[in-house]
Amino acid sequence: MNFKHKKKFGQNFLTNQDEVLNKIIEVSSVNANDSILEIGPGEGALTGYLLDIVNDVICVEIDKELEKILLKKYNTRKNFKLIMQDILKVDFDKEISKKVKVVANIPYYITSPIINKLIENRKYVEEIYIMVQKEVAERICSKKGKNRSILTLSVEYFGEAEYLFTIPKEYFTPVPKVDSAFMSIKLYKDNRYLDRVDEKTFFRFVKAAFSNKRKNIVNNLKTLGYSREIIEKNLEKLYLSNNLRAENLSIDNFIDLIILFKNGDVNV
Ligand SMILES: C[S@@+](CC[C@H](N)C(=O)[O-])C[C@H]1O[C@@H](n2cnc3c(N)ncnc32)[C@H](O)[C@@H]1O
Repeated sequence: MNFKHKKKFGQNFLTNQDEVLNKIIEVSSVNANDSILEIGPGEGALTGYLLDIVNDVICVEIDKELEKILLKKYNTRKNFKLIMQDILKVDFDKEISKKVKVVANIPYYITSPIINKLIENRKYVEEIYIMVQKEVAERICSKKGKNRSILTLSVEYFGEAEYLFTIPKEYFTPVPKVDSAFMSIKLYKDNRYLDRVDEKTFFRFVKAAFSNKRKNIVNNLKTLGYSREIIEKNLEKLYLSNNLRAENLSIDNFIDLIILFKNGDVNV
């Protein structure tokens, strides 16, 4: 079959890549009881592996041209469900409405919106195993230093991210410009950070802290209207140096710091 890959849909497929597909199945600890949500099945390379193992696979694909190919391959499989829609428009209450594990080689051009959508629907999404651009995985999963960004913190607020393995670009058809990585996000079952600092306050603070990556945390937090003295006093209470940049702070440092500002004499 001569399928013409569409760049606008981020179509780089893992066709005939048993080694990578087996590894995805292994590290995602896919088991018979799982319900899987696969975003962007493409021609169904990963889908076939999933269907052989799990209870059910819900696939969401945007490209109408792939519908026929997917139905021809898997329509007779009782555990296969195909939703032809933009994943960003899927109403999880209506279309998913059960606990799912996400296992997918997602379209990279909407990596952050997809992660946000899954986090928003976390009452249905238990664990996320996704392939993304290598640099993006490095940023999201970074525990320390320069790679840390607002994106890192916005995932850490809801769950724990882990870099699993690298997939060189040559494994894909057509070959893209960048290497890929497979990573996981295990969403917290409790609201460990949300219960301590609400979402709006957390992001306001984190955005300010990263507003100028070359500046230290004191200068960046001043943009929220705090005086240097108050910022330095609160950092000192947490044994954090004034010279630190936002990238040097852990999520726990951020949460503690925000609480100090909230409970101090300044309102956040
Ligand atoms: C990187 S390819 C992966 C294909 C397949 N999983 C594989 O590994 O061979 C991304 C897939 O996502 C689909 N896609 C792109 N944008 C989408 C969207 N907004 N909603 C759902 N699927 C989308 C593409 O058509 C394509 O099939």
